Amino acid sequence: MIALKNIIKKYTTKNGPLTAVDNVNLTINQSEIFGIIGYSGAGKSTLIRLLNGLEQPTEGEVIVNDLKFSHIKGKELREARQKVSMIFQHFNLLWSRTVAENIAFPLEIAGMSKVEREQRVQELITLVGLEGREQAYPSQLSGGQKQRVGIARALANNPQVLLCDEATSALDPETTDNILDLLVDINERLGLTIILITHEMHVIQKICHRVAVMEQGRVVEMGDVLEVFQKPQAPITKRFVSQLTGTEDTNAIFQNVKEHYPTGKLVKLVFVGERTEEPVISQLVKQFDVSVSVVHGNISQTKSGPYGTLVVHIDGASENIKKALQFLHQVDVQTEVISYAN
Ligand SMILES: Nc1ncnc2c1ncn2[C@@H]1O[C@H](COP(=O)(O)OP(=O)(O)OP(=O)(O)O)[C@@H](O)[C@H]1O
Repeated sequence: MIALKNIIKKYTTKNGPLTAVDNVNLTINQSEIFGIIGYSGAGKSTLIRLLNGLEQPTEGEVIVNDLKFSHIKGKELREARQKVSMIFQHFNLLWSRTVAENIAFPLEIAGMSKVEREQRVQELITLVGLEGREQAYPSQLSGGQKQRVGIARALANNPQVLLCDEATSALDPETTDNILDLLVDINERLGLTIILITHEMHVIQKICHRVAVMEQGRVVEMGDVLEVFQKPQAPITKRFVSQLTGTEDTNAIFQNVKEHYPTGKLVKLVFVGERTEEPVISQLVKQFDVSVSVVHGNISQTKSGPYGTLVVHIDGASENIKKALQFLHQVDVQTEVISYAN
């Protein structure tokens, strides 16, 4: 279990003191995939450096596996830090070493014998799917393969926690998905706790169990991914969610709908889990004598199930529209009237 308690991290800059992390409280469970999302400057990297003991908080406690990282020093801290590994956006590989030699590097530092090292490297190569590439140099690898080397190297000494610092931000969408699948596989196979920081909601949606949203050093929202998607509270969270559902580009479409359909209501529906598979819209049309036109739709898979948004224009007698909205509420479809078309 990892806990950040009342963490404040201040830096002294030439423009005066700067609070990079401002009273953050987080608890991350063992074997959880926990995402921290925020725009540049939100304090994510600082938080990750506090989690691996590279930085000490100005105030508060960092607890990793029952050890107070913020209060231990020297050998004890070095040993504790070995249980926390990290992968990076730009991989941080040693360019003059082969794939196998890169993966062996932390084992050499840990003092493992050559024979044991070779066996462990082979296990790790298989785990990350790099068979046949052992003797290649990083410059001969694709971005995804480089990150696989980074992951194998990070796992070499059997850490309990893997920190991922924008680990897929330099990769194309398909490679990103492959690396995210690998992280899920490792999480499930090894029970490793994974904490990742990112500015991409897609990463959170695809693999995280829970998410914390950071803005100006503070955690402004936190919860199960599906819940946060369904009911984002903070304006910044709404922006992240709409990035993913594509609803941020729909203002022009709404305007168009308003012109073409001067009556009725424009409503955003949020479906979660099994609801995404049910014929809710056809029930609406049959039962309430309303017409429904789809303006925009999107469905995404999260770790806890599917999440869909649908923007529809509902028209008909106002009493029927009212009843239709009540029905949606009853069947647990969240609704938000975006604008009145009249
Ligand atoms: N060593 C440092 N000295 C002074 N200020 C720092 C230091 N490290 C970070 N900061 C400042 O702290 C704030 C948070 O930075 P941080 O790098 O943690 O944010 P971030 O969310 O990771 O953004 P990015 O993705 O751009 O790195 C920023 O205003 C940054 O300039």
